[in-house]
Amino acid sequence: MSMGGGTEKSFASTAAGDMTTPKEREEDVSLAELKKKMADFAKERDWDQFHSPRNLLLALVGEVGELSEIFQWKGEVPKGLPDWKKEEKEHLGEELSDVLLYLVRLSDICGIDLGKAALRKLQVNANKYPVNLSKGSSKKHNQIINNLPPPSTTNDNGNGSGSVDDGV
Ligand SMILES: Nc1ccn([C@H]2C[C@H](O)[C@@H](COP(=O)(O)OP(=O)(O)OP(=O)(O)O)O2)c(=O)n1
Repeated sequence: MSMGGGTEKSFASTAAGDMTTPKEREEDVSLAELKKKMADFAKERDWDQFHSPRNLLLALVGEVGELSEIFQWKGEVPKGLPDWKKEEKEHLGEELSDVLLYLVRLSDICGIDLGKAALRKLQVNANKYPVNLSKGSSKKHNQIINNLPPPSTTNDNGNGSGSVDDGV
């Protein structure tokens, strides 16, 4: 398991392109850039042969396990992780990155536009969890219908508002 601390990183320029440190970057990192860098990284090493959908999925799951280990046995921790050491946060960033990079690569290899798919899924989620039915509630979408106020005995137009169809 990678233990962070930054000592193993070189950030040297490679044929894969610009590897400037995050501190030198002002603009947001795009999924397209990560996809390209992962593709270049694999190609340079002749690793396309290993980056099959199944292998990438297993690698992704393995990294999710490493990410989980960081939180294992700690109990609940406050948001922002105020008490964590710099090295611990760097390690967390590394494991989160491994998950993201394998997810981006897996999506690419499967021919899925991850950004577009995620935007579409956000819309599906919004349709499944209408604000008026789910605000302040963590209920699953198939349970939130119970959040509807009891039907009014007067002025009930019966228009069925509150449908939780995903509508896509
Ligand atoms: N066949 C591979 C091997 C590695 N990587 C890249 C993607 C991940 O970001 C990272 C994973 O590297 P390691 O398998 O060395 O895993 P860790 O970085 O977690 O190191 P360790 O397992 O020693 O903790 O390297 C890759 O794309 N394809």
